[in-house]
Amino acid sequence: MPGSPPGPRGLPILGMLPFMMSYPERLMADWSKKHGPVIMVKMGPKNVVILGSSDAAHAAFVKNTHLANRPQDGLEIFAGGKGILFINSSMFHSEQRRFCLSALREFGMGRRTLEPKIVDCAAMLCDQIDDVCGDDIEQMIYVTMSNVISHLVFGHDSLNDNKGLCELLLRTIEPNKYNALAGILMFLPSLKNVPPFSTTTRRAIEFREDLHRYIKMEIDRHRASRDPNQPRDFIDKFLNEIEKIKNNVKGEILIELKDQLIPLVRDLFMAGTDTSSTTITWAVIFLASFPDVQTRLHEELDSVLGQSRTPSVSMEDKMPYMRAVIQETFRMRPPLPLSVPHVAQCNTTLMGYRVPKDSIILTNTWGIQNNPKFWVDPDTFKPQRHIDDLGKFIKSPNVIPFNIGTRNCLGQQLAKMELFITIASLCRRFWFTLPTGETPDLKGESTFILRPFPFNVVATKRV
Ligand code: HEM
Repeated sequence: MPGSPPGPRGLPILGMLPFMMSYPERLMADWSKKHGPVIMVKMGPKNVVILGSSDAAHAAFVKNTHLANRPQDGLEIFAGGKGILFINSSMFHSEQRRFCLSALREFGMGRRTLEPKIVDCAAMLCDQIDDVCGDDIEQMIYVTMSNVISHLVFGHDSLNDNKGLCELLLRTIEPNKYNALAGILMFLPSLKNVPPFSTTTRRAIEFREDLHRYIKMEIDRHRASRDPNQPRDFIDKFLNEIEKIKNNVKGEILIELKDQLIPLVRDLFMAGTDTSSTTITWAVIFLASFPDVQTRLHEELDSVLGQSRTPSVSMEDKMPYMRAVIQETFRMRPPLPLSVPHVAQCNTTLMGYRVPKDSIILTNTWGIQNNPKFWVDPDTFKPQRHIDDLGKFIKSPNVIPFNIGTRNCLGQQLAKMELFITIASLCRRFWFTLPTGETPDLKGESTFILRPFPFNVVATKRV
């Protein structure tokens, strides 16, 4: 009979929960160093299994098929039980995932057809930075990434002409203590009506309802103007899908699908905006903080792009240093340091240990990517570590910002394209520096997302 994974014992009743308030990924990395790559701790009443190596993540999400559910208690305030990000694994989830992938690909995800749109969005971002620059670059990058998703889903850059939606989405990147409390609710959902958690719950529900209202307005506009023979975007494609199966399925399934479109669109925005924009923002801070790295990146960009201002992913093979900068940014500051939680749907085993049903499974992405066992001097931003002696880029199996397995990131091809084109466009146009005497705190603020603290940057035009 396999035993439980090892791990620190924690306090009676609360377990390790009281220690989770700041940088949980760093604390968990310390536990993993002491106890091994699969550990289990108590957080309130819940068993929490923490994966501290990419082998453990592979064993959990590729070899084992029973660890792909999501926690339902506590997170329902964000998702309302629908969409794709927070629903359990099932036939329904697989179908939704297949549909999303195929629709997003049809409208350009991972294909060259989307590239001009991302190039346009990045050029617009550079123009804005030309006009003003300072501490609002994070917001500008956020709006740019929202515009890309908006183009795929709504068929237009909604944030540029929908001030209400723009302001609502921007609320997600405002620092606020209530977001930090949301993580605790996953372990102790019964606190959701107790202050100050009740404020977190209320704000999450209000945000969700406001966002749903905006998305519904878009769907109504689509219904009124669409041509089923020429779907323009993700929403049209979904409406076609509903039409197609209308006569073939039971009413119940159809209702489920109709209720699904708003949450699905919401999840694409929520999963696809903050993650990409935070990573690009981190890249800007690192480049401004490490001028030698920036100089080397400029040399590579200038030699590959020549007189042109327009980067393309087809140039990727000629830009190993750019790829190394992106991989190093992901390594040091993964936007989701503990990935997205999974749950064991039954009693199972993992690397020889017993994992009880309903255990929460966390991939400690930050811990894996900053483990001194795999990385020399992990706290230093060193893109060169991802380049071999022949000057080629080394893709690392120990950098897993999108996680692995059946629930891995559905939008990773899009994210990679956004990052490459946007960072290349920004660096082609600007030389980033820190204002004299300012040194940003590069540790960042860790809630669900690991985002930089507010910072100032000076963008000096190069071309
Ligand atoms: C730097 C950018 C991004 C990072 C680091 C990232 C990371 C992740 C991670 C760690 C997960 C959870 C994987 C797991 O549970 O095993 C995830 C899920 C997901 N991501 Fe991303 N993501 C990024 C961009 C995007 C974009 C641009 C989209 C939009 C199309 C997107 C859509 C999704 C969706 C829909 C899921 C849920 C998949 C499921 O539960 O089946 N992501 N992402």
